[in-house]
Amino acid sequence: MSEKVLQYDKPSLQGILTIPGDKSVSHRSVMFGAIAKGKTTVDGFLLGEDCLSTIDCFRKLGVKIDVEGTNVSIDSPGIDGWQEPSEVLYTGNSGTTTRLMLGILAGSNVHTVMTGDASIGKRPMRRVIDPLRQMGTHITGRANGQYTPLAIQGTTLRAIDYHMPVASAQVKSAILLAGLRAEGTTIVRETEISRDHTERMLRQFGAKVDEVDGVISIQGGQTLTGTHVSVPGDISSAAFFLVAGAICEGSKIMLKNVGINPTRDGIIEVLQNMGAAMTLMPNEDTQSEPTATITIETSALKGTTIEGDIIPRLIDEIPILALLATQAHGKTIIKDAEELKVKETDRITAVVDELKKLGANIEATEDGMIIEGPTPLRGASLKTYGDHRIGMMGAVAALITDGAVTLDDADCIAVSYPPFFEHIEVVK
Ligand SMILES: O=C(O)C1=C[C@@H](OP(=O)(O)O)[C@@H](O)[C@H](O)C1
Ligand SMILES: C=C(OP(=O)(O)O)C(=O)O
Repeated sequence: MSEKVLQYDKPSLQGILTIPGDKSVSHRSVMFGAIAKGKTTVDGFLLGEDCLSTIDCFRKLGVKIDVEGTNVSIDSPGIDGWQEPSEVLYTGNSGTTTRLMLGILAGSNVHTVMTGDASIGKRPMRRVIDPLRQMGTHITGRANGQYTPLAIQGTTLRAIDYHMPVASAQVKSAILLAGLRAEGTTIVRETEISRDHTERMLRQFGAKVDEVDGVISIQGGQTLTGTHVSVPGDISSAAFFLVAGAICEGSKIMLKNVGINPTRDGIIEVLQNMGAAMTLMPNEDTQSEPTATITIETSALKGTTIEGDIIPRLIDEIPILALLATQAHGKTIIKDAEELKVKETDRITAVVDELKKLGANIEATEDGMIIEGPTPLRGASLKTYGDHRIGMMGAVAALITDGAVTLDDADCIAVSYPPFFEHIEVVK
Protein backbone atom coordinates (compact mmCIF):
# COMPACT_ATOMS: atom_id res chain seq x y z
CA MET A 1 0.00 0.00 0.00
CA SER A 2 1.72 3.19 -1.09
CA GLU A 3 0.62 6.78 -0.61
CA LYS A 4 0.88 9.09 -3.63
CA VAL A 5 0.87 12.90 -3.66
CA LEU A 6 -0.45 14.36 -6.92
CA GLN A 7 0.33 18.01 -7.62
CA TYR A 8 -0.42 18.69 -11.29
CA ASP A 9 -1.20 22.45 -11.32
CA LYS A 10 -4.08 22.26 -13.78
CA PRO A 11 -2.31 21.11 -16.97
CA SER A 12 -3.75 21.24 -20.50
CA LEU A 13 -3.73 17.71 -21.83
CA GLN A 14 -2.27 17.05 -25.29
CA GLY A 15 -1.14 13.92 -27.11
CA ILE A 16 -1.99 10.41 -28.13
CA LEU A 17 -2.50 7.34 -25.92
CA THR A 18 -2.94 3.72 -26.89
CA ILE A 19 -5.38 2.27 -24.39
CA PRO A 20 -4.27 -1.03 -22.74
CA GLY A 21 -6.18 -4.26 -23.24
CA ASP A 22 -9.72 -4.83 -22.05
CA LYS A 23 -9.87 -6.55 -18.67
CA SER A 24 -13.07 -8.51 -19.37
CA VAL A 25 -11.80 -9.78 -22.74
CA SER A 26 -8.31 -10.58 -21.38
CA HIS A 27 -9.75 -12.76 -18.59
CA ARG A 28 -11.94 -14.61 -21.04
CA SER A 29 -9.13 -15.19 -23.56
CA VAL A 30 -7.18 -17.18 -20.94
CA MET A 31 -10.27 -18.96 -19.58
CA PHE A 32 -11.49 -20.08 -23.00
CA GLY A 33 -7.95 -20.95 -24.11
CA ALA A 34 -7.65 -23.15 -21.01
CA ILE A 35 -11.00 -24.90 -21.65
CA ALA A 36 -9.98 -25.60 -25.28
CA LYS A 37 -7.56 -28.43 -26.01
CA GLY A 38 -4.41 -27.24 -27.76
CA LYS A 39 -3.03 -23.81 -28.47
CA THR A 40 -4.54 -20.34 -28.15
CA THR A 41 -2.61 -17.13 -28.75
CA VAL A 42 -3.58 -13.67 -27.53
CA ASP A 43 -2.29 -10.21 -28.39
CA GLY A 44 -2.98 -6.97 -26.56
CA PHE A 45 -3.49 -8.83 -23.27
CA LEU A 46 -3.96 -6.63 -20.19
CA LEU A 47 -1.13 -7.21 -17.72
CA GLY A 48 -3.32 -5.94 -14.86
CA GLU A 49 -3.23 -7.76 -11.54
CA ASP A 50 -6.75 -9.16 -11.99
CA CYS A 51 -5.86 -10.85 -15.29
CA LEU A 52 -2.60 -12.16 -13.82
CA SER A 53 -4.72 -13.79 -11.08
CA THR A 54 -6.68 -15.58 -13.81
CA ILE A 55 -3.43 -16.83 -15.39
CA ASP A 56 -2.17 -18.00 -12.01
CA CYS A 57 -5.35 -20.02 -11.34
CA PHE A 58 -5.10 -21.88 -14.66
CA ARG A 59 -1.39 -22.60 -14.22
CA LYS A 60 -2.35 -24.35 -10.97
CA LEU A 61 -4.76 -26.49 -13.02
CA GLY A 62 -1.87 -27.64 -15.23
CA VAL A 63 -2.40 -25.29 -18.17
CA LYS A 64 0.84 -24.00 -19.73
CA ILE A 65 0.67 -20.23 -20.13
CA ASP A 66 3.53 -18.06 -21.43
CA VAL A 67 3.47 -14.29 -21.25
CA GLU A 68 5.78 -12.19 -23.42
CA GLY A 69 4.96 -8.51 -23.27
CA THR A 70 1.26 -8.31 -24.06
CA ASN A 71 1.33 -11.58 -26.04
CA VAL A 72 0.09 -14.65 -24.24
CA SER A 73 0.14 -18.23 -25.42
CA ILE A 74 -1.94 -20.91 -23.79
CA ASP A 75 -1.26 -24.59 -24.30
CA SER A 76 -3.93 -26.65 -22.62
CA PRO A 77 -4.73 -30.34 -22.24
CA GLY A 78 -8.37 -29.13 -22.38
CA ILE A 79 -10.81 -28.99 -19.48
CA ASP A 80 -10.97 -32.80 -19.25
CA GLY A 81 -7.20 -32.98 -18.82
CA TRP A 82 -6.80 -30.46 -16.00
CA GLN A 83 -4.86 -31.51 -12.91
CA GLU A 84 -6.48 -31.36 -9.52
CA PRO A 85 -4.53 -28.55 -7.82
CA SER A 86 -2.89 -29.16 -4.45
CA GLU A 87 -2.97 -25.44 -3.74
CA VAL A 88 -5.83 -23.00 -3.21
CA LEU A 89 -6.76 -21.00 -6.33
CA TYR A 90 -6.24 -17.34 -5.42
CA THR A 91 -8.37 -14.87 -7.36
CA GLY A 92 -6.97 -11.71 -5.73
CA ASN A 93 -9.25 -8.67 -6.16
CA SER A 94 -11.05 -10.04 -9.19
CA GLY A 95 -14.81 -10.62 -9.16
CA THR A 96 -14.70 -11.67 -12.82
CA THR A 97 -12.09 -14.38 -12.12
CA THR A 98 -13.97 -15.67 -9.08
CA ARG A 99 -17.43 -15.79 -10.62
CA LEU A 100 -16.53 -17.07 -14.10
CA MET A 101 -14.20 -19.70 -12.61
CA LEU A 102 -17.12 -20.99 -10.51
CA GLY A 103 -19.11 -21.67 -13.68
CA ILE A 104 -16.13 -23.30 -15.38
CA LEU A 105 -14.99 -25.42 -12.42
CA ALA A 106 -18.55 -26.61 -11.70
CA GLY A 107 -18.49 -28.71 -14.88
CA SER A 108 -14.85 -29.84 -14.67
CA ASN A 109 -13.47 -33.14 -13.34
CA VAL A 110 -11.50 -31.61 -10.47
CA HIS A 111 -11.96 -30.51 -6.89
CA THR A 112 -10.77 -26.97 -6.15
CA VAL A 113 -10.75 -24.46 -3.33
CA MET A 114 -10.90 -20.80 -4.29
CA THR A 115 -10.37 -17.63 -2.32
CA GLY A 116 -9.47 -13.98 -2.91
CA ASP A 117 -8.50 -10.82 -1.04
CA ALA A 118 -10.48 -9.02 1.69
CA SER A 119 -12.66 -7.21 -0.88
CA ILE A 120 -13.54 -10.45 -2.69
CA GLY A 121 -14.41 -11.94 0.69
CA LYS A 122 -17.28 -9.42 0.97
CA ARG A 123 -18.71 -9.76 -2.55
CA PRO A 124 -21.88 -11.84 -3.04
CA MET A 125 -21.35 -15.23 -4.67
CA ARG A 126 -24.82 -16.78 -4.17
CA ARG A 127 -25.97 -14.98 -7.34
CA VAL A 128 -23.73 -17.42 -9.23
CA ILE A 129 -23.90 -20.41 -6.91
CA ASP A 130 -27.72 -20.53 -6.75
CA PRO A 131 -28.17 -21.16 -10.50
CA LEU A 132 -25.13 -23.47 -10.50
CA ARG A 133 -26.73 -25.48 -7.67
CA GLN A 134 -29.86 -25.79 -9.80
CA MET A 135 -27.57 -27.30 -12.44
CA GLY A 136 -26.44 -29.91 -9.90
CA THR A 137 -23.13 -28.48 -8.79
CA HIS A 138 -21.46 -29.21 -5.46
CA ILE A 139 -20.17 -25.91 -4.09
CA THR A 140 -19.75 -25.10 -0.42
CA GLY A 141 -18.49 -21.93 1.17
CA ARG A 142 -18.78 -19.44 3.97
CA ALA A 143 -22.38 -18.41 4.78
CA ASN A 144 -23.75 -21.30 2.70
CA GLY A 145 -21.72 -20.29 -0.31
CA GLN A 146 -22.35 -16.55 -0.19
CA TYR A 147 -18.67 -15.72 0.42
CA THR A 148 -15.19 -17.04 -0.29
CA PRO A 149 -13.43 -19.33 0.51
CA LEU A 150 -15.41 -21.70 -1.71
CA ALA A 151 -14.88 -25.38 -2.41
CA ILE A 152 -16.04 -26.74 -5.77
CA GLN A 153 -16.36 -30.40 -6.70
CA GLY A 154 -16.66 -30.58 -10.48
CA THR A 155 -19.47 -32.85 -11.64
CA THR A 156 -21.89 -33.64 -14.46
CA LEU A 157 -24.35 -30.78 -14.80
CA ARG A 158 -27.86 -30.48 -16.18
CA ALA A 159 -29.13 -27.56 -18.24
CA ILE A 160 -31.40 -24.89 -16.72
CA ASP A 161 -33.66 -22.15 -17.99
CA TYR A 162 -32.70 -19.16 -15.85
CA HIS A 163 -34.28 -15.75 -15.46
CA MET A 164 -31.55 -13.33 -14.32
CA PRO A 165 -32.59 -11.42 -11.18
CA VAL A 166 -29.75 -8.87 -11.65
CA ALA A 167 -28.10 -7.49 -14.78
CA SER A 168 -24.70 -9.15 -14.49
CA ALA A 169 -22.37 -10.37 -17.20
CA GLN A 170 -20.46 -12.33 -14.59
CA VAL A 171 -23.54 -14.32 -13.57
CA LYS A 172 -24.63 -14.79 -17.19
CA SER A 173 -21.13 -15.92 -18.19
CA ALA A 174 -20.81 -18.38 -15.31
CA ILE A 175 -24.11 -20.04 -16.29
CA LEU A 176 -23.23 -20.16 -20.00
CA LEU A 177 -19.81 -21.67 -19.25
CA ALA A 178 -21.42 -24.28 -16.99
CA GLY A 179 -24.02 -24.78 -19.74
CA LEU A 180 -21.24 -25.65 -22.18
CA ARG A 181 -20.61 -28.74 -20.03
CA ALA A 182 -24.24 -29.56 -19.08
CA GLU A 183 -26.64 -32.13 -20.48
CA GLY A 184 -29.28 -30.30 -22.54
CA THR A 185 -29.72 -26.70 -23.64
CA THR A 186 -29.08 -23.98 -21.06
CA ILE A 187 -31.10 -20.80 -21.44
CA VAL A 188 -30.31 -17.46 -19.76
CA ARG A 189 -32.94 -14.71 -19.86
CA GLU A 190 -31.64 -11.18 -19.30
CA THR A 191 -33.94 -8.37 -18.20
CA GLU A 192 -31.30 -5.82 -19.15
CA ILE A 193 -28.56 -6.47 -21.66
CA SER A 194 -25.11 -6.88 -20.05
CA ARG A 195 -21.72 -7.07 -21.76
CA ASP A 196 -21.64 -9.87 -24.32
CA HIS A 197 -17.91 -10.71 -24.50
CA THR A 198 -18.58 -14.31 -23.41
CA GLU A 199 -21.10 -14.94 -26.18
CA ARG A 200 -18.81 -13.37 -28.80
CA MET A 201 -15.76 -15.27 -27.65
CA LEU A 202 -17.54 -18.62 -27.32
CA ARG A 203 -18.40 -18.27 -31.01
CA GLN A 204 -14.80 -17.34 -31.80
CA PHE A 205 -13.72 -20.60 -30.13
CA GLY A 206 -16.16 -22.52 -32.33
CA ALA A 207 -19.19 -22.93 -30.04
CA LYS A 208 -22.74 -22.24 -31.14
CA VAL A 209 -24.50 -19.69 -28.93
CA ASP A 210 -27.87 -18.22 -29.89
CA GLU A 211 -29.24 -14.89 -28.74
CA VAL A 212 -32.69 -13.47 -29.46
CA ASP A 213 -33.98 -10.40 -27.58
CA GLY A 214 -31.89 -11.05 -24.46
CA VAL A 215 -32.57 -14.80 -24.39
CA ILE A 216 -29.29 -16.65 -24.78
CA SER A 217 -29.06 -20.39 -25.30
CA ILE A 218 -26.21 -22.83 -25.46
CA GLN A 219 -26.26 -26.56 -26.14
CA GLY A 220 -24.19 -28.61 -23.68
CA GLY A 221 -21.42 -30.96 -24.74
CA GLN A 222 -19.74 -28.59 -27.19
CA THR A 223 -15.96 -28.43 -27.19
CA LEU A 224 -13.90 -25.30 -27.78
CA THR A 225 -11.14 -25.07 -30.36
CA GLY A 226 -8.06 -22.95 -29.63
CA THR A 227 -7.76 -19.80 -31.71
CA HIS A 228 -6.17 -16.33 -31.82
CA VAL A 229 -7.70 -13.50 -29.79
CA SER A 230 -6.89 -9.82 -30.34
CA VAL A 231 -7.87 -7.94 -27.20
CA PRO A 232 -9.34 -4.46 -27.83
CA GLY A 233 -8.39 -1.52 -25.59
CA ASP A 234 -10.51 -1.19 -22.46
CA ILE A 235 -13.21 1.50 -22.72
CA SER A 236 -13.41 1.42 -18.92
CA SER A 237 -9.75 2.54 -18.82
CA ALA A 238 -10.20 5.02 -21.69
CA ALA A 239 -13.04 6.53 -19.64
CA PHE A 240 -10.55 8.20 -17.25
CA PHE A 241 -8.85 10.03 -20.11
CA LEU A 242 -12.11 10.82 -21.90
CA VAL A 243 -13.21 12.64 -18.77
CA ALA A 244 -9.76 14.19 -18.17
CA GLY A 245 -9.73 15.56 -21.74
CA ALA A 246 -13.22 17.01 -21.35
CA ILE A 247 -12.63 18.75 -17.99
CA CYS A 248 -9.03 20.04 -18.23
CA GLU A 249 -8.81 23.52 -19.77
CA GLY A 250 -7.15 23.78 -23.22
CA SER A 251 -7.00 20.02 -23.83
CA LYS A 252 -7.20 17.81 -26.89
CA ILE A 253 -6.21 14.15 -26.68
CA MET A 254 -6.53 11.17 -28.97
CA LEU A 255 -7.21 7.71 -27.57
CA LYS A 256 -6.39 4.81 -29.87
CA ASN A 257 -7.61 1.22 -29.72
CA VAL A 258 -10.74 1.89 -27.65
CA GLY A 259 -13.16 -1.06 -27.54
CA ILE A 260 -16.63 0.18 -28.54
CA ASN A 261 -18.68 -2.99 -28.10
CA PRO A 262 -22.30 -1.70 -28.01
CA THR A 263 -22.89 -3.46 -24.67
CA ARG A 264 -20.06 -1.36 -23.15
CA ASP A 265 -20.39 2.04 -24.82
CA GLY A 266 -22.81 3.79 -22.45
CA ILE A 267 -20.16 6.38 -21.57
CA ILE A 268 -19.98 7.55 -25.20
CA GLU A 269 -23.72 8.14 -25.20
CA VAL A 270 -23.56 10.03 -21.89
CA LEU A 271 -20.63 12.19 -23.04
CA GLN A 272 -22.58 13.05 -26.20
CA ASN A 273 -25.72 13.89 -24.17
CA MET A 274 -23.66 16.14 -21.90
CA GLY A 275 -22.27 18.03 -24.91
CA ALA A 276 -18.70 16.72 -25.00
CA ALA A 277 -16.54 17.79 -27.95
CA MET A 278 -15.69 14.29 -29.09
CA THR A 279 -15.15 12.50 -32.40
CA LEU A 280 -15.10 8.78 -32.93
CA MET A 281 -13.41 7.05 -35.87
CA PRO A 282 -14.25 3.35 -36.01
CA ASN A 283 -11.47 0.98 -37.11
CA GLU A 284 -11.81 -1.68 -39.78
CA ASP A 285 -11.77 -4.58 -37.34
CA THR A 286 -11.05 -8.13 -38.28
CA GLN A 287 -11.81 -9.62 -34.85
CA SER A 288 -15.07 -10.03 -32.99
CA GLU A 289 -14.80 -6.86 -30.87
CA PRO A 290 -15.15 -3.42 -32.55
CA THR A 291 -12.64 -0.64 -31.78
CA ALA A 292 -12.24 3.06 -32.57
CA THR A 293 -9.95 6.04 -32.18
CA ILE A 294 -11.62 8.70 -30.03
CA THR A 295 -10.56 12.34 -29.87
CA ILE A 296 -11.84 14.53 -27.04
CA GLU A 297 -11.37 18.22 -26.30
CA THR A 298 -12.18 20.53 -23.41
CA SER A 299 -15.96 20.69 -23.37
CA ALA A 300 -18.79 22.88 -22.12
CA LEU A 301 -20.86 20.23 -20.35
CA LYS A 302 -24.42 20.10 -19.12
CA GLY A 303 -25.93 17.81 -16.48
CA THR A 304 -27.90 14.72 -17.46
CA THR A 305 -29.85 11.78 -16.08
CA ILE A 306 -28.25 8.34 -16.25
CA GLU A 307 -30.75 5.56 -15.49
CA GLY A 308 -32.40 2.35 -16.63
CA ASP A 309 -30.95 0.00 -19.20
CA ILE A 310 -27.89 2.15 -19.92
CA ILE A 311 -26.57 1.37 -16.41
CA PRO A 312 -25.09 -2.08 -17.22
CA ARG A 313 -23.46 -0.50 -20.29
CA LEU A 314 -21.44 1.91 -18.13
CA ILE A 315 -21.49 0.39 -14.65
CA ASP A 316 -17.72 0.60 -14.09
CA GLU A 317 -17.58 4.16 -15.47
CA ILE A 318 -19.92 5.67 -12.85
CA PRO A 319 -17.15 6.83 -10.46
CA ILE A 320 -15.44 8.84 -13.21
CA LEU A 321 -18.77 10.04 -14.64
CA ALA A 322 -19.58 11.43 -11.18
CA LEU A 323 -16.39 13.48 -11.31
CA LEU A 324 -17.35 14.67 -14.82
CA ALA A 325 -20.75 15.75 -13.50
CA THR A 326 -19.10 18.02 -10.89
CA GLN A 327 -17.86 20.11 -13.85
CA ALA A 328 -21.15 20.13 -15.81
CA HIS A 329 -23.74 22.91 -15.63
CA GLY A 330 -26.85 21.81 -13.76
CA LYS A 331 -27.94 18.62 -12.10
CA THR A 332 -26.79 15.10 -12.94
CA ILE A 333 -28.89 12.27 -11.55
CA ILE A 334 -27.60 8.71 -11.50
CA LYS A 335 -30.16 6.06 -10.56
CA ASP A 336 -30.86 2.32 -10.88
CA ALA A 337 -27.21 1.72 -9.98
CA GLU A 338 -27.48 -0.17 -6.67
CA GLU A 339 -25.08 -2.78 -8.10
CA LEU A 340 -22.34 -0.25 -7.32
CA LYS A 341 -22.68 -1.24 -3.66
CA VAL A 342 -21.25 -4.71 -4.33
CA LYS A 343 -18.19 -3.84 -6.40
CA GLU A 344 -14.59 -3.72 -5.08
CA THR A 345 -16.05 -1.39 -2.44
CA ASP A 346 -19.43 0.32 -2.01
CA ARG A 347 -18.88 2.70 -4.91
CA ILE A 348 -21.87 4.92 -4.08
CA THR A 349 -20.53 5.73 -0.61
CA ALA A 350 -16.89 5.88 -1.73
CA VAL A 351 -17.53 8.22 -4.69
CA VAL A 352 -19.76 10.56 -2.69
CA ASP A 353 -17.50 10.70 0.39
CA GLU A 354 -14.30 11.28 -1.59
CA LEU A 355 -15.71 13.84 -4.06
CA LYS A 356 -17.21 15.75 -1.10
CA LYS A 357 -13.70 16.06 0.38
CA LEU A 358 -12.71 17.87 -2.85
CA GLY A 359 -15.64 20.29 -2.46
CA ALA A 360 -18.13 18.67 -4.84
CA ASN A 361 -21.85 19.21 -4.41
CA ILE A 362 -22.91 15.54 -4.39
CA GLU A 363 -25.37 13.45 -2.39
CA ALA A 364 -25.85 9.71 -2.24
CA THR A 365 -29.25 8.17 -2.93
CA GLU A 366 -30.46 4.60 -2.40
CA ASP A 367 -29.56 3.60 -5.96
CA GLY A 368 -27.09 6.22 -7.12
CA MET A 369 -26.24 9.87 -6.56
CA ILE A 370 -27.18 13.44 -7.41
CA ILE A 371 -24.50 15.93 -8.42
CA GLU A 372 -24.91 19.66 -8.95
CA GLY A 373 -22.27 21.55 -10.94
CA PRO A 374 -20.07 23.15 -11.90
CA THR A 375 -17.96 23.30 -8.73
CA PRO A 376 -14.28 24.23 -8.52
CA LEU A 377 -12.48 21.41 -6.71
CA ARG A 378 -9.76 21.73 -4.07
CA GLY A 379 -6.94 19.40 -3.04
CA ALA A 380 -7.52 16.91 -0.20
CA SER A 381 -6.37 13.56 1.17
CA LEU A 382 -8.46 10.83 -0.39
CA LYS A 383 -9.02 7.18 0.39
CA THR A 384 -9.09 4.68 -2.46
CA TYR A 385 -10.51 1.83 -0.31
CA GLY A 386 -8.18 -0.41 -2.34
CA ASP A 387 -10.49 0.15 -5.33
CA HIS A 388 -8.66 0.90 -8.59
CA ARG A 389 -11.54 2.92 -10.06
CA ILE A 390 -11.85 5.13 -6.96
CA GLY A 391 -8.07 5.67 -7.09
CA MET A 392 -8.15 6.73 -10.75
CA MET A 393 -11.15 9.00 -10.13
CA GLY A 394 -9.09 10.78 -7.45
CA ALA A 395 -6.06 11.05 -9.73
CA VAL A 396 -8.09 12.56 -12.60
CA ALA A 397 -9.64 15.00 -10.13
CA ALA A 398 -6.08 16.05 -9.16
CA LEU A 399 -5.67 17.42 -12.71
CA ILE A 400 -8.22 20.16 -11.98
CA THR A 401 -7.88 20.83 -8.24
CA ASP A 402 -6.43 23.88 -6.54
CA GLY A 403 -3.73 22.17 -4.49
CA ALA A 404 -2.50 18.60 -4.24
CA VAL A 405 -4.54 15.43 -3.97
CA THR A 406 -3.06 12.65 -1.85
CA LEU A 407 -4.17 9.06 -2.44
CA ASP A 408 -3.72 6.78 0.57
CA ASP A 409 -3.09 3.77 -1.70
CA ALA A 410 -2.31 4.18 -5.38
CA ASP A 411 -1.01 0.61 -5.86
CA CYS A 412 -4.54 -0.71 -6.40
CA ILE A 413 -4.64 1.05 -9.80
CA ALA A 414 -2.48 -1.79 -11.17
CA VAL A 415 -5.55 -4.04 -10.90
CA SER A 416 -6.82 -2.70 -14.25
CA TYR A 417 -4.47 0.00 -15.56
CA PRO A 418 -0.77 -0.52 -14.70
CA PRO A 419 0.57 2.32 -16.93
CA PHE A 420 -2.09 4.82 -15.73
CA PHE A 421 0.34 7.33 -14.14
CA GLU A 422 2.75 6.99 -17.10
CA HIS A 423 -0.16 7.85 -19.39
CA ILE A 424 -0.94 10.96 -17.33
CA GLU A 425 2.71 11.99 -17.80
CA VAL A 426 2.41 11.47 -21.59
CA VAL A 427 -0.51 13.86 -22.00
CA LYS A 428 0.02 16.45 -19.25
O1 LIG B 1 -18.14 -9.81 -16.91
C1 LIG B 1 -17.27 -8.94 -16.69
O2 LIG B 1 -16.13 -9.00 -17.21
C2 LIG B 1 -17.61 -7.82 -15.80
C3 LIG B 1 -18.92 -7.58 -15.48
C4 LIG B 1 -19.37 -6.49 -14.60
O3 LIG B 1 -19.71 -7.03 -13.33
P1 LIG B 1 -21.17 -7.64 -13.01
O4 LIG B 1 -21.36 -8.86 -13.81
O5 LIG B 1 -21.12 -7.94 -11.53
O6 LIG B 1 -22.14 -6.56 -13.34
C5 LIG B 1 -18.28 -5.44 -14.40
O7 LIG B 1 -18.61 -4.58 -13.34
C6 LIG B 1 -16.93 -6.06 -14.16
O8 LIG B 1 -15.95 -5.06 -14.05
C7 LIG B 1 -16.53 -6.96 -15.29
C1 LIG C 1 -16.06 -4.45 -10.79
C2 LIG C 1 -14.89 -4.61 -11.41
O1 LIG C 1 -14.23 -5.80 -11.61
P1 LIG C 1 -14.45 -7.23 -10.95
O2 LIG C 1 -15.91 -7.43 -10.70
O3 LIG C 1 -13.87 -8.21 -11.92
O4 LIG C 1 -13.66 -7.23 -9.65
C3 LIG C 1 -14.22 -3.45 -12.04
O5 LIG C 1 -13.21 -3.66 -12.71
O6 LIG C 1 -14.64 -2.28 -11.87
